[in-house]
Amino acid sequence: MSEMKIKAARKAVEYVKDGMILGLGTGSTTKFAVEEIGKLVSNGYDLVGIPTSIETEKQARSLNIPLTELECVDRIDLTIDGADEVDPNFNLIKGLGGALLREKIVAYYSVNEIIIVDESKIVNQLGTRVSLPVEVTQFSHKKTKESIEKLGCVAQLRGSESPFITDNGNMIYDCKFEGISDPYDLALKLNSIPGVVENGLFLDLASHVVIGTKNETKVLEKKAY
Ligand SMILES: O=C[C@H](O)[C@H](O)[C@H](O)COP(=O)(O)O
Repeated sequence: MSEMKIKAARKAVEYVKDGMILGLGTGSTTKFAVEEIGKLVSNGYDLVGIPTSIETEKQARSLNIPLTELECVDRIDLTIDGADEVDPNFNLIKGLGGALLREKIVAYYSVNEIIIVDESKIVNQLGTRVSLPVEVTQFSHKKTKESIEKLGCVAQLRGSESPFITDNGNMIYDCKFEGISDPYDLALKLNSIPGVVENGLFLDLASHVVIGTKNETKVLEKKAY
């Protein structure tokens, strides 16, 4: 499995050019990409990163990758990030690592968003392999849960002994839908519930998907319409 992730990460980093501002995603796949970006910096590339989590920030600092904040740049040239599910329209579920909010903000401001996954993440319909992470405020989270469940899912608070708290001080409900037939409609409905901060549906944000398989690394590029 790691081998497939490494292959996908290395292929994505081939898109990094000297002088770029990079969004640095989060997760076990992206970790390999950040490692490769660190090597480019050691080799003299002038790169600046914007991390999507405290975990990635720590890794980037340990590799001496120069960092900045989103407010300090006009655009992000390229973000490399992982995903938990990828559908045939390049729509995604993200957030099993808890970083969905910052990841979505960074993706929104990125000219290109390359998603790196192993083949197990490819699905025909979102919501069939994993639950959908939804970040909510701590205040009144049980009420928020009730409203989320009215949309047709079972919502489970993340964290066994104590609740998982995100880098932004919020909680996450993992919402099990039996497949998501209209992700656009669901994303709108979720984000209109007070208390929902963001949901893990990443719609029309990925420009490329790099899939590591046992035998090869496939690069899919979304065509502009
Ligand atoms: O919050 C976490 C992110 O969305 C990750 O990019 C996603 O969960 C994929 O992580 P991994 O590469 O570890 O499977």
